[in-house]
Amino acid sequence: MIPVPAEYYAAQSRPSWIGRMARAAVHGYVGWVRQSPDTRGLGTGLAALYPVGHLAHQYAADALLLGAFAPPAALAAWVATYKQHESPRYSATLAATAAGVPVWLATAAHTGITNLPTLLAYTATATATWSAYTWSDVLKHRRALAAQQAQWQTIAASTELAGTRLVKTEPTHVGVRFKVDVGASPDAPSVSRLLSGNLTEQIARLYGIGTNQVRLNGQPSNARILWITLQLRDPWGQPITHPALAPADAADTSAEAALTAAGIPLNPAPAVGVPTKGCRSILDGPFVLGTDPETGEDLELVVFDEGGARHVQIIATNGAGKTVVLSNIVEQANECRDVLVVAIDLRKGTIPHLWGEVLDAAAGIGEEDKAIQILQWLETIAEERSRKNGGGNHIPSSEAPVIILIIDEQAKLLGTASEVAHEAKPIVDGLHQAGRSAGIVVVSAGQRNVQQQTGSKEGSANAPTKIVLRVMNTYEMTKALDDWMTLGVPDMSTYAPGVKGVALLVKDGGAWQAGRIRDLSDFKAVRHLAASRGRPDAHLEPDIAAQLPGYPQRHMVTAGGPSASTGGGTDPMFTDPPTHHHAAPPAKPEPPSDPASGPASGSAARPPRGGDGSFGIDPDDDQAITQAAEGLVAGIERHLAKMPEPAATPTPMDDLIANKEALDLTSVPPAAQRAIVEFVASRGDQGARRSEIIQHLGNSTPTVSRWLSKLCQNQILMRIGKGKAARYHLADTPLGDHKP
Ligand SMILES: Nc1ncnc2c1ncn2[C@@H]1O[C@H](COP(=O)(O)OP(=O)(O)OP(=O)(O)O)[C@@H](O)[C@H]1O
Repeated sequence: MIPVPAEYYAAQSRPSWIGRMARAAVHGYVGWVRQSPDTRGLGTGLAALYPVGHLAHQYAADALLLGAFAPPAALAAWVATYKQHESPRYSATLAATAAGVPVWLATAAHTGITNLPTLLAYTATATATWSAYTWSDVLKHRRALAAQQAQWQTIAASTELAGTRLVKTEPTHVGVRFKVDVGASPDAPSVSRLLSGNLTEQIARLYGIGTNQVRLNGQPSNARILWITLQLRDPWGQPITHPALAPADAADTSAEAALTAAGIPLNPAPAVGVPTKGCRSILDGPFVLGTDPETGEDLELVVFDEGGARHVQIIATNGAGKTVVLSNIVEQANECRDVLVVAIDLRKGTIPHLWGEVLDAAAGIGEEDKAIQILQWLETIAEERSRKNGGGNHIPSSEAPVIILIIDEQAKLLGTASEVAHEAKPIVDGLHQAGRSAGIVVVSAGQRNVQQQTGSKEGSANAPTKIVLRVMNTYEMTKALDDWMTLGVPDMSTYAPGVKGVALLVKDGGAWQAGRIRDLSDFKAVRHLAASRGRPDAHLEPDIAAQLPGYPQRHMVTAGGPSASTGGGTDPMFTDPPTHHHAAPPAKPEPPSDPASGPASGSAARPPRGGDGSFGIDPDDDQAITQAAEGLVAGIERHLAKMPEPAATPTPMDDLIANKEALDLTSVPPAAQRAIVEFVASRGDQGARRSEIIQHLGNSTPTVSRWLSKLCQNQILMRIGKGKAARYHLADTPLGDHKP
């Protein structure tokens, strides 16, 4: 035996540098695949199958026999996966992949793999398989679950929850909730021990949030279950987006963002449908005005139910969000097919301005007459409905709607300093009393609940719902709601400090909710919304409407033009009461343009709406709609006929620029200016033609034309009309204000 030095064995057992590198590479590759076995493992398998095909070819395997394995392989893959995942897409992908293996081996056995068509076909099929699997829904769910479990594992490993089992994860409005089974292992602590320990602090530290953002609860029905609720989003951080202004899927993005940032995957939120005008009845449920950000519950306001109308009183300090609350009420009312809204705001006219199209009538700044007229209408409606119903509760429909009267800045209408309080107060008091059964809701808003502002105690006494927004101090809170401490409601002078649009809703019997009103503070967006909603679908009972002075003409549309009335101010539909000094008489309907159509088809003969001849156009009456459209077209054509003919040939742009430059450089000699102004002034209202001025001055046509243009540019003269028929008049501004 030849002795072998120990160094020899050592050298033999030490792998060469190539072997070491290969081992390191394999080790690295396996680690890389293990990080994502689903996708990287499948990719590796598909790549390895290609050379395996070569073995099948090399050893001349029976292609037919190999192919025969495809159906059972597919069936096995389907059965094994479908029960677990219940995803046809995922199972179909796996079944196709499983069937593909024998099919591939059979093909490779037959054709060999060293030819281009086989290589290309295999590459394409493998890529398609990999993509289908990677994008299948189960894989996505599996990844989400894995992330969730990982998240939970971190919590469990770093707190006393080791050995417990996560049962489920639920996203909440502001965070996430874990349901944990603590009885899963004998070593795990009991629920009562966890509740009395410092688990809250441990979790809060782990997430970097306050301990008040972590809540632990047991489950009375099961002593093994612990609920852990994490509030990851500041509930007051963002305004509550109004669904009518927000994109449908943007409703809860902030909550989702917070959860995603915290590594907690969410199921996609269901799409939120944006409701529109007339999509519901007022009896279908309460209005939603906002949200309690801490619970995600809706802030609900009932203004009408089987018990009748429920008046509302809103108290808020200056700038606390009254207008936004009222806008929310108008918007919700407009969703109801059986509600009409009228609004009075004599101080700022904001609601009449914002919701003009949607309101049935409105009175804004300086429109005291209109306000009193509206109140008198409502008084008559209440009387007539009470007469009809014999005191029973009004049943709303689109032909007999609930009417919501909004009075903003009530001090200006009802307060001791109001010029019209002596007329308005008795009517509003009466509406507070009779409106409940007559289907008339009074929503009044003011800054303080004191009689100087509200006019009387009737409103407060008869309003079962109080909405208190931000108030100045605790004294004002007590004025707004004297029993607020007994009710246990928050003090709205200190509630959610610094947050805009907070509200407390106290209902009949003391039930209350607090939270934040949906944000409708973007006036431009609200105007746009109101314009897109347009007139409400409901209309007053025709026989009652006919008794309201000035009301029947309000929505009259005739063949002569779009509206028979031309009331100004904030309510374009409004005809001033006949007593008003500038009341315009209703326009006379024009005879039908087509004599053959006979009197029955003319607007004079056909009542414009509902067959009662009172108001509006019945949307189902095609003939009336055609008539009104023809009237509009005729009006536009008449207007166009008065316009001057356009020039036969267009003026080149270069000429226009040259004229503009020449005009900028022009100056009118003072003597010429004086002569022109005196001449034009001498012509009075009639004005002077260019030819007459040229003749009067005796200068050349181009020179005088330039001077006239310059004087118009300097706003000393103004030109009315075009072409040769144009006339020059003195501008309204005094001559001495202008420099030629
Ligand atoms: N729900 C809300 N969400 C977000 N911001 C709001 C909300 N409500 C009010 N605001 C903010 O407060 C401002 C004032 O609101 P608003 O005009 O409704 O108050 P107001 O009580 O009607 O005012 P005033 O007393 O002057 O009549 C708004 O411009 C808006 O910036």
